[in-house]
Amino acid sequence: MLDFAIFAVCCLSTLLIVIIWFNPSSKKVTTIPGMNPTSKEDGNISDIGRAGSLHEFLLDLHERYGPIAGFWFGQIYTVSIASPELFKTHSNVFDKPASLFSVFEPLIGSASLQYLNGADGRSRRKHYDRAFGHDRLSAYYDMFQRAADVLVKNWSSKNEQDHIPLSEDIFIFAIRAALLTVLGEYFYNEELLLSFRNAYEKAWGEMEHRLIDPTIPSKDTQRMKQFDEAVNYMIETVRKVVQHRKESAHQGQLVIDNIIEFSENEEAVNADCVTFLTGSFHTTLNLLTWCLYFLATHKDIQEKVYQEIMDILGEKDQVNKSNLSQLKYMRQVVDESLRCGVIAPWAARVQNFDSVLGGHKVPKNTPVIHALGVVLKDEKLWPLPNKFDPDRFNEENVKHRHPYAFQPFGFAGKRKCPAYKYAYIESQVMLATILRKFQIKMHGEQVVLPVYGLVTHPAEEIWVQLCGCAQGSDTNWTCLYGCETNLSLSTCSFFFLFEMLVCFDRSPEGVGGTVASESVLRSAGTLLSRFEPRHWRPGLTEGPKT
Ligand code: HEM
Repeated sequence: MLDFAIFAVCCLSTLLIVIIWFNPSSKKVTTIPGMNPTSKEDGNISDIGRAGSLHEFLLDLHERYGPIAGFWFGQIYTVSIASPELFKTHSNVFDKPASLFSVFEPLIGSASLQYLNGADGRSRRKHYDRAFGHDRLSAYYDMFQRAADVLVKNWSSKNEQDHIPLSEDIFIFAIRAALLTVLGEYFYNEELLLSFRNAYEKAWGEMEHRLIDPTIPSKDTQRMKQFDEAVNYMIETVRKVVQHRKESAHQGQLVIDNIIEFSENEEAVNADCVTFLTGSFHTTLNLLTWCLYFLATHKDIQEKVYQEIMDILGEKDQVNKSNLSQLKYMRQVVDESLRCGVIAPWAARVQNFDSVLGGHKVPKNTPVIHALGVVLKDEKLWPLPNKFDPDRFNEENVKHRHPYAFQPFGFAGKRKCPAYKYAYIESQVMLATILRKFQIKMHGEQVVLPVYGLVTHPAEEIWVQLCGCAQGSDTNWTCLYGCETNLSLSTCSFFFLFEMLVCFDRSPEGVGGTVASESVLRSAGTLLSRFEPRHWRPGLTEGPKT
C-alpha cells in the first residue's frame, strides 16, 4: 500500500513538473500584471490578431493592466511600458530584442544595424549619426526641394476636378527624396527610380503580410518567387550604387558615404543601405499623407499654415536652414500629425541582466516594448486624443507637458531614430512647396481608417482634389477658391485680390475706412467684376458691377 502511495505521489509530482514546465505562463518570474497565454505555442499572438495589430492590442492591454503589463509574444514573455515616467526609467537602454524584428530580416538582411547590439552597435550607430549632424543636414534641403518640385509639377498639370491619389503620389515623392539623400545621384535616372520603387513595393507588401500572418509560404509559390525577385533586384541595385558611389567625386555628403566608410563588409553595407531606405520611405510617406489628410479635413488650419508660409517665405523663398525654425505653426502641424497619425507605434529594448521597472523585476533578456503610440493617445496627457489640434504644441502647452509624453521617434539609449531632424526638414520643405501652390480638399465623403502596422498607413487610398494654378505660369491662373474662372492676371494682382477678399470677409465694418485705400478699391473692383461675388457683403459703396 505504502509503495503504491509513494508511486502515486511520484507520478503526480512528475506530471505537475511537466505541466508547469510546458505552460509558458509558469515561466513568468515577475510581479508585472498582464495576460496569460491563450495558446501554448502562440502565446497571445491570436489576441494580437483579433485586436487588429500590436498597437491596438497594447492599447487594450494597458487600459486593463496599467502602464506596465506583460503578455506572451508567441513563446517569448514580453513586457510593455506606456507612461512618460516609465519611458524615462528606460531611457539609457541601447540593445534591441532581435526576436521582435526578425520578420524583417529577409528584406533588410541579418547584418543590418537593426540587429546589432552592444559595443559594436554603439560604434556603428555613432558613425551613422554623423550623416545627420547639423552641417550634413544642410545638404539635404536641395534634394528635398527637387523631389517636392517634381510633385508640384505633376500636380500642376491636373484639373481641379481630377481625383488625386494622395498616398500614391506622396509615395513617389518620399521614395525620390530617400533615394537621392541616402543613395545619391544614381537615382537621377527616372526609370531606375521607378523600377526600384516597384521592387520595394512588392517586398514591403510581403513584410506587411507577414505581420498579420507569420506563416511563410514555400519557396516555389508565386508569392515567394515575387518577393525573392524583388529583394534580389534591390540588393543588386544597391550593390551597383555602392560601386558607383565609391568612384564618385562627391563622397562624404550622403548617408551611403557613412555606411561605406564604416565597413568593408559588403553584406553589412548592403544591409544598412536597405535598412535606411526602408526606415525612410514608409515613415515619411505616411507622416506626409496623414498630415495632408488632416489639413484637407481642417480648412482653417490649412489656411493658417498657408498664411505663415506667405508671411515667412513669401511667394518665392524656399525653406532653408535659416528660416526653417520660423515656420513654427507648420512644425506644430507636423508634430500633431506625428501624434494623431501614430506613425511609428512602438519601439523595443532588451537587457541581458535582471532589472527593475516600475517597482517590478524584469528578468534578463525579456523584451520591453516602448508603447509610443499608446502614450501619444493617452487622454490624461492629450484630452480628446483623436482630435487634430496643432495648438497642443504651442510653446505654453509644451512647457507644461512631461518631456517623455511626446516621443514619436523613440527615446532610448541614444538610439532614437537617427533621422528625426531630417524627417522634419523633409516634411517642412514639402509642405511649404505644396501649400503655397495648392489648396487641398477631400474628394467627397470618405471613411479613412488607419492600419497600424510597423508604420501606420491608411487602409485605402485617400482621394483629394486640388484647387491650384498652372506651374511656372504667371498668367492663366485658376482661382484657388473655387470661382471656376480662368484669369490672365499677374501673380501679385492675384494675391492682392485674394487679400482683399479675405479683408472684406473678415472686417467687421465691411470694406470701408481703414482697410483699403481708394485706388486699391478701384483695382479690386475691376478684378472682382470677373469673379463670382461669393465673398461679397452688402454695404460696399464702390466696387464691381456684377
Ligand atoms: C516620420 C518619420 C520617422 C519616424 C516617425 C521614425 C520613427 C522611428 C522609430 C520610432 C525608430 C525606433 C527608435 C528606437 O528604437 O528607439 C526609428 C529607427 C530608425 N529609423 Fe526612423 N523614423 C522616421 C524617419 C526615418 C528616416 C527618414 C530614416 C532614414 C533616412 C530613418 C531611419 C531609421 C533607422 C535606420 C532606424 C534604426 C536605428 C537603429 O537601429 O539604431 N527613419 N525610427
